[in-house]
Amino acid sequence: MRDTMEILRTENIVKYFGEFKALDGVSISVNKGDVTLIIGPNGSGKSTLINVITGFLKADEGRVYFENKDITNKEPAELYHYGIVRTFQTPQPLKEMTVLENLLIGEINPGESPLNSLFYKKWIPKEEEMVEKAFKILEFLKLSHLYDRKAGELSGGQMKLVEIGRALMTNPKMIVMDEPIAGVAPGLAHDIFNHVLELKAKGITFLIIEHRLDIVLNYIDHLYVMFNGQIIAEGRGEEEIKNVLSDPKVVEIYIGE
Ligand SMILES: Nc1ncnc2c1ncn2[C@@H]1O[C@H](COP(=O)(O)OP(=O)(O)OP(=O)(O)O)[C@@H](O)[C@H]1O
Repeated sequence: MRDTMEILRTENIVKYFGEFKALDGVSISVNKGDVTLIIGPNGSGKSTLINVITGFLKADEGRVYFENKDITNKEPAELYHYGIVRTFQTPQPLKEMTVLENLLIGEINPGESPLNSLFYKKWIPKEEEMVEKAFKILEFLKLSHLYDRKAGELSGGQMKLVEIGRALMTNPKMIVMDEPIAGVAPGLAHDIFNHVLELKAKGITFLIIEHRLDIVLNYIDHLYVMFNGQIIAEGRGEEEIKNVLSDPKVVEIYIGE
């Protein structure tokens, strides 16, 4: 019997780019309501793994299960129906749009890259309901006073919150984030993770890649370390995470960078 707390599981994921094996048998398990962090040096395969999990890349071998359903190689737009969403850096055209419009776009074409949503200006019929939902999310993120500002005028940290807001428009069970605090000032970076903790308290699961360990380690439940397309260490809970970080294998790859 599998742990009933498990929400996501990958089994022996293999991904090639040409001859190059970017993922070499990756198996991870993510518990419901946890904040799970994947770390590893540049090029170790972290982004490739989350792209496979969220349907932006196809696995060559292995399976991905979400709530015990096989979701291997499903399209991002389909994964939205399962409750999986990935945050994206706000692309240039969305920076020209208001904060409110950025959230509405999250709902119009859920699961896809937000840029694709620009071609689907269909929000008019459901507008009122969606705007109400968007404002609730903006209030939660403490961004409602900025609703009519162009996203591009916001600070880096506020823009990251908008990215989370777009994801929340889809009522996700799990949010996958690639470097949610990259380039964000420390104060706002902690704000972002405090929002993550509030959402976690509401039962949302997080799978995160982040390099800024000094900040992110304060907020996580579970840690995986990747190197050369493989998981080389794993720990859940404070004690195990401490052991992972002092594991000579892990120390060596960071010093070797
Ligand atoms: N589309 C692609 N085509 C060819 N090679 C790729 C492609 N995407 C990634 N790679 C290669 O696969 C390896 C893993 O890349 P990936 O981006 O997953 O690493 P990462 O751990 O996320 O690194 P970083 O921390 O720098 O983002 C790297 O060697 C990279 O050059």
